[in-house]
Amino acid sequence: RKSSKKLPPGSLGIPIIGHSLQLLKAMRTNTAEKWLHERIQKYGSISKLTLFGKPTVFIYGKEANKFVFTSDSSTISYSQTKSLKMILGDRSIAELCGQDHRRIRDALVSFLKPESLKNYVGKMDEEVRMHMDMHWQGKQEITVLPFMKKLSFDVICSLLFGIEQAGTRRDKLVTWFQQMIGGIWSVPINLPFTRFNRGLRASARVRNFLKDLIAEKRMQLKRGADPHQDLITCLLSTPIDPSIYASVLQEQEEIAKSKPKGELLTWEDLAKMKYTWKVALETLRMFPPIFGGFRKAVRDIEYDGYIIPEGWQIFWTMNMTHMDDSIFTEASKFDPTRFDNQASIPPYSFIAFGGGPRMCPGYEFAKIEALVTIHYLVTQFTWKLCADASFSRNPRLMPSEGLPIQIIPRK
Ligand code: HEM
Repeated sequence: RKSSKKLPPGSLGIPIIGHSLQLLKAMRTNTAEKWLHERIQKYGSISKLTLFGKPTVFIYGKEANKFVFTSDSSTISYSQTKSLKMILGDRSIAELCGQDHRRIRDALVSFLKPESLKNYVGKMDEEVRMHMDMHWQGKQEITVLPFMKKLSFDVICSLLFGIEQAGTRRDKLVTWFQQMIGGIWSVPINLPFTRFNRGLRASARVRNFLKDLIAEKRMQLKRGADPHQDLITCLLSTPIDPSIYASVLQEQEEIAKSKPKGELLTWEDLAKMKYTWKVALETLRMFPPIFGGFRKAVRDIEYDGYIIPEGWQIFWTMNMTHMDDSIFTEASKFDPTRFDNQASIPPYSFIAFGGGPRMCPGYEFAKIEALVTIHYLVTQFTWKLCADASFSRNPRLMPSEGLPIQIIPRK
């Protein structure tokens, strides 16, 4: 039986392109929240538009997040933009559902769960130290963003791909990966020199590279080998109250003092970094690296008095909830003590890592990497921003000038 409810307010705009260019421009100029806020003022908490080739319904808030993260697969499916599907391929984890998704996710989680990762803290420590020695020591000024991207990628290459040596292979992969990311929120029209086209070409190169890498790893195994908007940039660009910085430094110095000089950090050391992790979570609340995402209506859905037609995209965002004063008192104030009692934060309000069955399985990995990096950063250096800390989204969050800072080694 057809529902008597009507479509949400708003216009779909020009077919295929619709509002994509407006949203992308707003993201690039760091006015995307304002752009969405104006939509909400004009149309209310649910509205229709066209994004990246498809008719879309935009919803926001705690209830919307709950709906997105907990609805079962007979109501909505995990579906990303057409450009993402074409760049990552239709067998990527983003496109799998049901049993197939479970199987791949379980395989990832078997490596990314804390019990497995705790054996790799020392390896991450080595990568972070090597990075600081190579790129930070002896310098007076550095640009944080490219270095932090490189460090995150080096850690991933070492731990996830088993590419141990820094050099051309890692460098090539990082360039292609960035081109892929650049294309995932784009209008899916394949013309030369567009972001979408660059993303597709990079994707083909990455797949060939990974095929070769898998073949190489198989050979090594046969020979008996052993199987085996980034956060820091945002943290460094946030003007933090000196007392918050002092508390982080004190926590980290106590850990450093408790260890023989040069010894690698351990899982137990990370467990002591409680305040530092709250500072990291507060950074993720105010500057979530991911802007939002998409789902697809599997059937006609009634939501908030309107109908979301079968096949339409559902667009959800993080920032609108994270900056809601009714959920986070004085939301624009940087206050890590909000995370003192995490159970007091209402469900589906802090969603930097998503929620439900698709929640980020890389949470612990990101946590370890962030804590190890912050440890060496604050115990080895002090720093001063050299440019204003404005951001743009591409679609990932990035400081406009790459975040140049002056660094001074600590005695
Ligand atoms: C601060 C760092 C990170 C943040 C804020 C983050 C955030 C997110 C979010 C919000 C989602 C859910 C998207 C949705 O529901 O549409 C997600 C999914 C995912 N993340 Fe992360 N992530 C981070 C780091 C990582 C790392 C380090 C890895 C891997 C080592 C990772 C692997 C994944 C995977 C595989 C998924 C898809 C899960 C699925 O579809 O079942 N993430 N992430």
